[in-house]
Formats: sequence, C-alpha cells, structure tokens
Amino acid sequence: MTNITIVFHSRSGNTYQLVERAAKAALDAGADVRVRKTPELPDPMILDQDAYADLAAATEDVPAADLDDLTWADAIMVGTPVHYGLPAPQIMNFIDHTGPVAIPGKLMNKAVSAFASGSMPHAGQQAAILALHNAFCHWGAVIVPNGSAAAVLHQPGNGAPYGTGTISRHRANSVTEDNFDAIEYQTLRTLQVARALSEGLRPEPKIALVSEERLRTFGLDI
Ligand SMILES: Cc1cc2nc3c(=O)[nH]c(=O)nc-3n(C[C@H](O)[C@H](O)[C@H](O)COP(=O)(O)O)c2cc1C
Repeated sequence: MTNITIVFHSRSGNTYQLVERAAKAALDAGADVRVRKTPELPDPMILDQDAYADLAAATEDVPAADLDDLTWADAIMVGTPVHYGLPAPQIMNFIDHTGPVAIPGKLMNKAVSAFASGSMPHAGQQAAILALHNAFCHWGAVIVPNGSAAAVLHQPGNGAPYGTGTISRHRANSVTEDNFDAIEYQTLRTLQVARALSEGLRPEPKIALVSEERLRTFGLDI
C-alpha cells in the first residue's frame, strides 16, 4: 500500500477541486489517502466571500495538516492558489514549520509534487509550483513534475511540465475537464514514483556500485 498526503489551501474552491480529484484518483489506485488543509492565517484577503464560506463548510471535517501527515506519507502533493506569483502564505507557513521532520531527514526520498490555481494565464501558476520545488529540495524529497510526454498534457487547458495549473479568472470552482485529467495524471505518476522509490530503496538490493562502507559514510545505508 502506498500512502499519499495531499496538503492544500484554497479560498474559492479551485485548488480544492483539484485536491478532490487527486484524492479520488489515489483511492481508485488503491492508495491510502490523507487530505489535509493548512491552517488559515489572520486577515486573509477574501475576494469571494460566498465561495469562501461554502468552502469552509465543505471542508469543515478536513483535518489540519500536521507533521505526522508528512512522515506517514510515501507521496506528498501540495496544492496552492497563486498569490503574487508565489504559493499562498498559508502553505508557506506550514512549510516553515516542517523543520522538526525536515532537518533530521524524515522527508528524504518522498515523492513530492505541486499544483496551483491562479486567476489569469501566465500569472504565476508555474512560478508558484517552482517556488514549492525549492522547499522540496530542502526536504531532500524527490520532485515529480508532469513532464511533457503524456497526451493529456497536450489538451488545450494543460501544458505546464512542472505541475497542473488552472486559470480560474476569479470564478469559484471553475476547474476544467482538461485540468482534471492533468491532476489525475499527476497523482498517478506521483504514486508510481513513490512506489518505485520505496521498493527500490528497501534494504535489499542496495546500490551495487559502491561499498557498504561508502554508503554508510553518506548515510545512504537505509
Ligand atoms: C492575495 C492574492 C494574490 C493573488 N495573486 C495572484 C497572482 O499573482 N496570479 C494569479 O493568477 N492569481 C492571483 N490571485 C488569484 C487566485 O490565485 C485565484 O483566484 C485562484 O484561482 C484561487 O484559488 P482557489 O479557488 O483555490 O482559492 C491572487 C489572489 C489573492 C487573494
């Protein structure tokens, strides 16, 4: 069984729509799934009050993300709205608190992947995803991008090799079928890589090219 945690922030439902599709794809693929929201911060700028209230009600029972949700997972997906070309501060705030598990290396070798919703084309979806990739490097995790090869990524609403991005034009819950296909692809690919990593990194077989002692020197004898 592969464990996947999907961490998100959302205000008008677009990112959450992607999360729901990712969770369904993972469940259908036989994974154990945790969906987790990041805590709200004071004074969020809420553009669509009705959508925000609806989403708060719909996600009332979604637990808040904590560090165990990350260490438990073989695969981690992070979904965020774009804020000034960056991930939302709620996501960055959560990432800022990952030191106790990131610094001892407990997030090493997890398959991680990011997706984003922005209001306009070319307005920062990819930049936000790549900014999350910076943090994933610090975790020592293995970034899973979408790449460009899959046919689904050539559909008109898709195309970014970095991860799924939607264009909401400030409309709540407006994810397109193209984007749903892309997030499903991204989820399955992330699970595939997670499984390959957890199986490939088991005690046997070890990397055969270097000695046991050398692996121990680098702390790679796991
Ligand atoms: C503070 C703030 C900054 C934003 N900055 C951007 C931006 O740089 N680029 C963009 O495309 N959309 C930007 N938006 C719009 C949201 O990213 C967009 O509405 C997104 O679809 C919201 O996702 P959600 O429905 O999951 O909340 C911003 C919204 C807020 C509240």
